[in-house]
Amino acid sequence: MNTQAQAPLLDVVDLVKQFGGLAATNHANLRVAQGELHALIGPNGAGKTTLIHQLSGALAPTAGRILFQGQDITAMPMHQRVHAGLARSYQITSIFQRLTVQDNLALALQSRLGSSMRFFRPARAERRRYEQADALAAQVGLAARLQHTAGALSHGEQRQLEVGMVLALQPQLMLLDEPLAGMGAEESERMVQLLLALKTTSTVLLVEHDMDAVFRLADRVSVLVAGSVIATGTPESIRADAQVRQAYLGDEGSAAMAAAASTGVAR
Ligand SMILES: Nc1ncnc2c1ncn2[C@@H]1O[C@H](COP(=O)(O)OP(=O)(O)OP(=O)(O)O)[C@@H](O)[C@H]1O
Repeated sequence: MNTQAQAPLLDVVDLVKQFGGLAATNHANLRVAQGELHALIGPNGAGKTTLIHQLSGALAPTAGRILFQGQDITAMPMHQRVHAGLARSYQITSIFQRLTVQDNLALALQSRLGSSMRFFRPARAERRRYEQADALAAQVGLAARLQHTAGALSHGEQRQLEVGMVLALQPQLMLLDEPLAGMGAEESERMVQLLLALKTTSTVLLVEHDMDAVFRLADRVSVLVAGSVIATGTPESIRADAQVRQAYLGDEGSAAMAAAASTGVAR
């Protein structure tokens, strides 16, 4: 495949989101290539969440364009974006806490297949869907938890279930918003291993504060500061970028970035 000539899967062009006098997204440009794990990092309040909300369709931009697979999706409603192949990780609140892991995944699969409220579904189709749910559970490390209710899972396992529910949609691009948030060391490592496996088959845009994880996982990193992308490059080039290090001074990310640089944590 000629990757040089290939258009990016996602192309964010000169995006602006104004909240009154504040440009939370300030002429941001970002390109995600097919097949890569692209991390979006930035100090607190840089505008990461605001940008992700505009990509998922939760927020309408003030100006600029979002192209996905060459199509202008700037004004496309959220559910159509999911249908087009752009899916964001579910928030824990959208997991059905009282249903089992297996049923949650089966429901996510059903939403992709768009089946309606048909009560007399062919038993074979149901069985197939549950087999797929079981396979997804195994993929996200929850094979031993199939019959547990989601509410009984640990925090880390619930995040794994969220990833499984996005995977059920078979998106062209997965938006993962801080999948390591609130995790202990062991849970984080499990999620990193899950994402390392995932990146061999999926294109991912990952927003994450954990610098160690970012430098281990990302093929490329973009740095958002005050609503603008100030640098995009390999983890190595981002770690070495003086402007990026300057932007992190005074932020907790600075120490993590320095530590990652000194230990060469990138791979
Ligand atoms: N609905 C809103 N109305 C007004 N200002 C907002 C709104 N949402 C976000 N902001 C402001 O926009 C800026 C960017 O916020 P955002 O949450 O996108 O940053 P972030 O990079 O995700 O931060 P963090 O890493 O702390 O989660 C902040 O100054 C925030 O206060």
